[in-house]
Order: sequence, then structure tokens, then C-alpha cells
Amino acid sequence: MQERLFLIGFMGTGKTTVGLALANELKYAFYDSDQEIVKREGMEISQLFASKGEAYFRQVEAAVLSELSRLPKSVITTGGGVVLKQANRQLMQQSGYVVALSASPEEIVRRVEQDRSRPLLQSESDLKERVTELMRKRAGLYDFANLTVATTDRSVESIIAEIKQNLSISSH
Ligand SMILES: Nc1ncnc2c1ncn2[C@@H]1O[C@H](COP(=O)(O)OP(=O)(O)OP(=O)(O)O)[C@@H](O)[C@H]1O
Ligand SMILES: O=C(O)C1=C[C@@H](O)[C@@H](O)[C@H](O)C1
Ligand SMILES: [Mg+2]
Repeated sequence: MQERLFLIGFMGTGKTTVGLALANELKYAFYDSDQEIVKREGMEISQLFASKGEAYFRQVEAAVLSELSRLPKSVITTGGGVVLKQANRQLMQQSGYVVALSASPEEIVRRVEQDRSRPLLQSESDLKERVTELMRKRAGLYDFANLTVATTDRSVESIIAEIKQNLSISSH
């Protein structure tokens, strides 16, 4: 079994939700880079973006990822923008098995529209347009994953089953 699993994907694809349940099933430790940043900085992500800016957030995110990438038997879920830095992509590829979750823009809008915690989705423009534009800007950045799982119209249980099946194949 792989020592470390990383979950990557656009905002709202379910990384934190799926990762926590997967870690419980595998009896692995669970870490979420966004949650670690909140603990370390002592404020919510939206506050951090507002007070120190996105560039500062990205620096802390890279430092947190680097620490998490050394931990044994862990499921590590990441923020949607962690793939923006090439060094982060390389580190994850070298330190574990990387699973990308994907979802349609419509599904992402349904999942995140009631949640004000994501600063990059808080602009005045229409949420669907904002999601589509950001997805276009990030096209290809999640493609380095060992496995990509589509999550639209799928239960968390069936997503986990697909990941576990692929893990058992790739560890033989
Ligand atoms: N397979 C699914 N079907 C329906 N809803 C889901 C599914 N997976 C997650 N959700 C819901 O979508 C919302 C976003 O999920 P989650 O926070 O896990 O996404 P995320 O990928 O971690 O987002 P972020 O990149 O912003 O951290 C939550 O309300 C969660 O309950
Ligand atoms: O996609 C992104 O850039 C982000 C996703 C979230 O997980 C947080 O890391 C933050 O809101 C930025
Ligand atoms: Mg998350």
C-alpha cells in the first residue's frame, strides 16, 4: 500500500470530504492543507486572503505541503490552487500517489453556492462564469495525477471504492 495519498482537484470537487472518509477506511492519518493553514495562521482563509493577499497564502500553502509530504501513512487533501506552483506538483508526484477529483462546472456551482469560505469565488460576477473561467485558467494542471476520478452525480462511497480499487491494482 502507498505510504501517502494526495487528493487534488478544483474547488468543490470533494477532496476534503472524500479524503477524510478514505483516511478513516484505510486507517491512515488525515491532513487537509487548508485546515493546516488556518491553524498555523490563526485565521480563516477568506480573512487571510483579505489581510495578506493571495501570494502570501500561496507561500504558506507551499510550506505546509512540504511538511505534510514527509508524514507516514497519510491521506493529504489540498486546496484547489495548490497545483498552480510547479514545485508543488513535482513534490506530490515524488512523495505519493496522486488522485485528482473532477466535476462539471454546474455540479461545482451546486456544491459551493451556499458556502462563503472560498475567496476566489466571491466576486460580483456570476458564479457559473467565475467557476468556468478559473477552470479554463487551470486546464491541464491537475493532469499529472496517477488517477482521475469523475465525481459528478456520484456518491462519496462509490468514489472511495474506485480509488481503493485502483490503489490495490497499482500496489501489486
Ligand atoms: N460526491 C459528492 N456529491 C455531492 N456533494 C458532494 C460530493 N463530494 C463533496 N460534496 C459536497 O460538496 C461541497 C464541497 O466539498 P469539499 O469541501 O469536500 O470540496 P473540496 O474539493 O475540498 O473544496 P476546496 O478546494 O474548496 O477545499 C461540500 O458541501 C460537500 O459536502
Ligand atoms: O482553488 C483555490 O485557489 C483555492 C481553493 C481552496 O481550497 C482554498 O485553498 C482557497 O480558497 C483557494
Ligand atoms: Mg477542501
